[in-house]
Amino acid sequence: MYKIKTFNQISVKGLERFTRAKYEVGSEIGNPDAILLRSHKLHNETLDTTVLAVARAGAGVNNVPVAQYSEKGIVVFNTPGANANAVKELVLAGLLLGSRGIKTGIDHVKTLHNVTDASELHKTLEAQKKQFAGNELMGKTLGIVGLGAIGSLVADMALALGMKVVGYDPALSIEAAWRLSSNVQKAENLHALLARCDYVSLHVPAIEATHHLINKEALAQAKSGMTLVNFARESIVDPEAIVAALDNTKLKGYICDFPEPVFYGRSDVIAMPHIGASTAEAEENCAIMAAEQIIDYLENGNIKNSVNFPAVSMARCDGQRIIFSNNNVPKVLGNVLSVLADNNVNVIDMVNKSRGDLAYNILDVEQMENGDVIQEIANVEHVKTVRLID
Ligand SMILES: NC(=O)C1=CN([C@@H]2O[C@H](COP(=O)(O)OP(=O)(O)OC[C@H]3O[C@@H](n4cnc5c(N)ncnc54)[C@H](O)[C@@H]3O)[C@@H](O)[C@H]2O)C=CC1
Ligand SMILES: O=C(O)CCC(=O)C(=O)O
Repeated sequence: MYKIKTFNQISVKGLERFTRAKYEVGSEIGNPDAILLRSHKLHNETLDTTVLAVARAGAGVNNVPVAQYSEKGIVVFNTPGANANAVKELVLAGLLLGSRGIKTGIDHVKTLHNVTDASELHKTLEAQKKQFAGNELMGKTLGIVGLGAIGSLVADMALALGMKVVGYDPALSIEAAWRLSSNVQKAENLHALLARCDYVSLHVPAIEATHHLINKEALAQAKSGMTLVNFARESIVDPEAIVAALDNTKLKGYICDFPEPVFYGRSDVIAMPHIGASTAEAEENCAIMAAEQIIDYLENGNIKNSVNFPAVSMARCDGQRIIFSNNNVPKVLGNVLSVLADNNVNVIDMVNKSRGDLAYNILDVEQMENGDVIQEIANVEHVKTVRLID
């Protein structure tokens, strides 16, 4: 029986992937084999030593201490692209909220609840509505910082709205480049992008390199009257710099998914409660993808969509499967194979891949007689984790 500990509300469609015959799933489970979570922060949690994998049902893994888990050989998964459409749709709402007096207009209507005569209400609003007029998105320039799963969908959407689109992504993957419309113009650097855009939408991960990417210096380069949209993470902007840029009208508005106390009371900031991925569809997609990745790892040792381990997959043969991870240094695989040879274990098939400092191996072997082989592999220098799957 495998045990899965959950944090946060995980879509039941994903949880249903764990069959009752093989899995025990719940938020109170002790000594789990894997953890399935959304935004719960794991940095202050002491993980049971039984944990083999952590799956983030979502894109951002800034709530998971990935480097620390890599040290322990724990595989960390995310679900790339599974909630991208949900975020894209909310970015559209963000652009519209930033370009028209929608929020202020609605708020204003609410203040008129004492006006009980309908014709008086209509007359009053017709006289006042000019203060809520805005601009159209068509013909304006949208800058997109980060052209991955979400950024590329936002680009397509903006092009369909008749916007000009400029993108910046110094780490664009080949796969992401294939997805990207050729109508997206390339900015040489962030400052060049900021200088020419009416709207800028952020779609980068929260990592050290993107911490306060949008700061005082960056905002000084921005086109005057720009609207900034942030459905990525709070750490990507310096909130004090945003406030200063709004005060000096460099920024016209800031639309985000991450409220901060310094934004309270400002009509030029619209802050939502981190609901970019909060649609039934996105929650389902993420939960299903995360659950399937955990199952394939626990039952077969295959790794797909890990943020710290290489992608490794091998079809099952008859016999037994040994999986092990190790520091990516010479001789480890050779030493493990020697252990198998010394124990007369015949290898049927194998795969070895590395990513950065980590290496990962799947070995299908004929049925072993000696039960101590796994412990002998665990004792090989630089081996981090080893597991036998029957
Ligand atoms: N508001 C919400 O509920 C949600 C927020 N997000 C946030 O959005 C982020 C992006 O999500 P996806 O597009 O799915 O991820 P992704 O991994 O597909 O794309 C991220 C892109 O950012 C690029 N990038 C990295 N560093 C950069 C830099 N310094 N400058 C410009 N580009 C850079 C990468 O090369 C990559 O192409 C997530 O990491 C997460 O923080 C994601 C989903 C929901
Ligand atoms: O699970 C959520 O609601 C948050 C999603 C998110 O921020 C992400 O996928 O990075």
